[in-house]
Amino acid sequence: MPSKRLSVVVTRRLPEVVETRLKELFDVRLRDDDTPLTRAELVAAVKEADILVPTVTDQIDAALISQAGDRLRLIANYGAGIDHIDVNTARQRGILVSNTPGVVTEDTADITLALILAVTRRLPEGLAVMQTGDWNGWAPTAFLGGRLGGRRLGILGMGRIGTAVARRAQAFGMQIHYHNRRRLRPENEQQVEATYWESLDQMVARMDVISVNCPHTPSTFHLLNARRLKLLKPSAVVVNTSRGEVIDEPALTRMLKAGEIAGAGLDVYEQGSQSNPDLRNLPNVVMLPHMGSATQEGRVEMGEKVIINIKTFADGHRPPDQVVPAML
Ligand SMILES: O=CC(=O)O
Repeated sequence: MPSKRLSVVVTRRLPEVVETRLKELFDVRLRDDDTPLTRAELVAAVKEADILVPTVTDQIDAALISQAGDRLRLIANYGAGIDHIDVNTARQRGILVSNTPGVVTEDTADITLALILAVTRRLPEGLAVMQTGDWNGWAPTAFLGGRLGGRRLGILGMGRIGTAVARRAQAFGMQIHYHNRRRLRPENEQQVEATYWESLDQMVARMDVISVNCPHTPSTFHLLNARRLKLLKPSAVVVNTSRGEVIDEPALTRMLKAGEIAGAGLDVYEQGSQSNPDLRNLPNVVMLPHMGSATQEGRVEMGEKVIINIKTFADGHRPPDQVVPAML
């Protein structure tokens, strides 16, 4: 079908260059304000669109997909994670799903290291005294954190982002460990000098820092549950730049409050933006507003990927970043 006749509905404001390109290529409906569509607006969107471009803030669940019109053929997600989309139901309805992997890798790995550093080197406490003017000058015992070099980093999920985290952590002198569904090829393992743990329990019990870098799928939901979190050393730090659902957040919060682990650096939360209020006031927790992929460059590249997926589909081929249930 000629692209210009394809009706594309985008649920959120995107970088201007991306919106401009979308307008040039497709019959596109863009958002005026940057709030998520209401449920009713989403229902209307899936009824009228040939192609929906949602983001992580939209729940594209079975109930919504079952209300889609016959025209809806592709859900071209703006983002890598697709746990907000019921890929199985889409497939049953003959609707393809695509995402934007790869372009979020380095930026998310950067934020992961930023969180590891922020927690272990107590950056928020340093920032706070500077902002309040309460700094009394250098002192031998003030703001003492932990040295990254020599610390054991356990990466949970050694895909693209996990590997990019490993490369960075290696440069900081950390010892790299990982747990993954599949072990890396020996040459890839050697490149980041990583030690593989088949048992997640055993890895968790021995690490100084745990970084969650696996996607949220039915099999990773609460992978770090209360029992597993209890295995952590009291000096351990947990960092999550993946999805909140991989960690039992109330259990993590209880342990942080009780001082049973040293700290946490979180970019994602179980209830999305409704982050646990108990976490917010803890001095040993650094919280960010889901900004792992938030660079100018990355967000434009994500848009370019969305456009390539739509164009390829419009030209009668499978989108290069098609997601199928077997990948979950
Ligand atoms: O979290 C961000 C993404 O899924 O791309």
